[in-house]
Amino acid sequence: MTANMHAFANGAELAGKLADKVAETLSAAIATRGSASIAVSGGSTPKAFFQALSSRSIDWGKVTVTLVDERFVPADNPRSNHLLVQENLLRDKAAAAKFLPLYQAAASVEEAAVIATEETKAVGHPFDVAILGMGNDGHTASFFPGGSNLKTALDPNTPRGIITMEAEGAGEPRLTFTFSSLQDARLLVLHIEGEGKKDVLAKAEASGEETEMPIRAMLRRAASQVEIYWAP
Ligand SMILES: O=C(O)[C@H](O)[C@@H](O)[C@H](O)[C@H](O)COP(=O)(O)O
Repeated sequence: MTANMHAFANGAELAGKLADKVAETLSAAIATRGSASIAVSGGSTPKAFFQALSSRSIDWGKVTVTLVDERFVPADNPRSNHLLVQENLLRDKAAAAKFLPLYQAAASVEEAAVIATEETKAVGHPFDVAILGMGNDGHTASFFPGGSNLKTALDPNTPRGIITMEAEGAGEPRLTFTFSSLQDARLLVLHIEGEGKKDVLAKAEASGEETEMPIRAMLRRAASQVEIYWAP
């Protein structure tokens, strides 16, 4: 499905407009189904968006927030996506939301993936909102080029849930929702900023193997249209 580009003058404008769109989508989900779900990414890009979203007046008590992916580190680790979301999104009005972590204090990352899959089973059939990021190597979620479980993660027949990923560019072992869990989100957003990321996107949109730039899986075969939010 073709992606839809939304370009903004700067990151602050993007953060506000994306927060409006996400708040509207979550509110509509609550009105229709009584609850709403959102999976968000880590990284440096989403901070301003998280802060803008946390101030939006929606019925946050009916919203479940989870992560697209996470490092296998506890929530007090500075590289934890849970910590990023705790400090920037789950505050102000959004402090009332329920948060489902992916990290589990298990003996191994594999065991943590099994527990996290169980703990998140009730949400995301599909997610109302999924916010993806993209690395300069073309990864999204923890779908890293050369990743230990990349083929399984991208396989449309791999069920919804969380699997592990290890890769050179990933640092710690990761926990990530599979492609099938994210690709049908009612609002599927790719949030990227900077000229460099625009060049990476252009490369991803050209021909080439999905495994070289895993974001291609989302751009080429997600069931939902990918809404790209970009600012210089
Ligand atoms: O937790 C993470 O690291 C994300 O899962 C990852 O996929 C991120 O969205 C991209 O790496 C972009 O990161 P930046 O926003 O820092 O460029």
